[in-house]
Amino acid sequence: MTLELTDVHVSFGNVRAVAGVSLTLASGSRMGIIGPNGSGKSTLINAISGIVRATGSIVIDGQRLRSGSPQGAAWRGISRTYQTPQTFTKLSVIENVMLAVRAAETRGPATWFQRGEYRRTVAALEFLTTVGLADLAEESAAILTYGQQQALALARALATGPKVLLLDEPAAGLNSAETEALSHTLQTVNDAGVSILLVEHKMDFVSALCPRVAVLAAGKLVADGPPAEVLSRPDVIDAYLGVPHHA
Ligand SMILES: Nc1ncnc2c1ncn2[C@@H]1O[C@H](COP(=O)(O)OP(=O)(O)OP(=O)(O)O)[C@@H](O)[C@H]1O
Repeated sequence: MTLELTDVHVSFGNVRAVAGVSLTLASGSRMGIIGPNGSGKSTLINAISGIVRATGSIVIDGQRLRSGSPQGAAWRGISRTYQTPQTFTKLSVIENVMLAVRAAETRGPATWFQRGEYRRTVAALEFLTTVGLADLAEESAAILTYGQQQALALARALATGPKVLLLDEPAAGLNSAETEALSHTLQTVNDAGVSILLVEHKMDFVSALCPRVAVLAAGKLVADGPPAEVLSRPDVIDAYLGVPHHA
């Protein structure tokens, strides 16, 4: 499932949050998006997932996405997580995932196919196993730690059966054991064929997980390549420090 962005722009009034980004996420690949605060990373993810309107084109496997349509993006196999985990704390952990399973079932051409409650439970438990929360399936989501809430949000995103998974700072606020577990989970998910595009500030995490990173600065793509190469580039260091780099 190849994702192709061509000359994508997003503006908020006079603020050009994304200013002409073109990039391709190859089918089954993992890519990180890094860059200083306010460089447009989240906005780019929001544009791909249809949360904000964009100009330019966003094409997934040859099909152009309708700008500003989260349903359209979901229908084409794009799923995402947010910086703040989106979960329902009044429901149990497994109910949270079952809702996402049900939402995926009732979307698009597979509307006729209803799994039934038992099969939906089995499916939800599988996603909870993937993210390491199976033991807490029957607990209230309200008792989860922040890291567990993020894992649950990831299980919910996976439950929609994505082809491309977008993650907005998934490792933010996680301790080192949780970060390691997340990295392992994302590798497993990617091994199963899901392409991953993630925004992240934790460089060790991105470098270990993503063979390729793209750097945004002031809404533009300033570098794109293997992490070690990109992170040693003077213009990337400048973009981060906000001052000219003198080696
Ligand atoms: N809904 C919005 N309305 C107005 N301006 C916005 C909105 N969302 C983002 N912006 C602006 O767009 C620019 C890019 O913001 P964005 O959140 O995409 O950056 P970012 O690289 O994700 O930053 P961070 O690393 O701090 O999360 C910023 O100037 C921000 O203030």
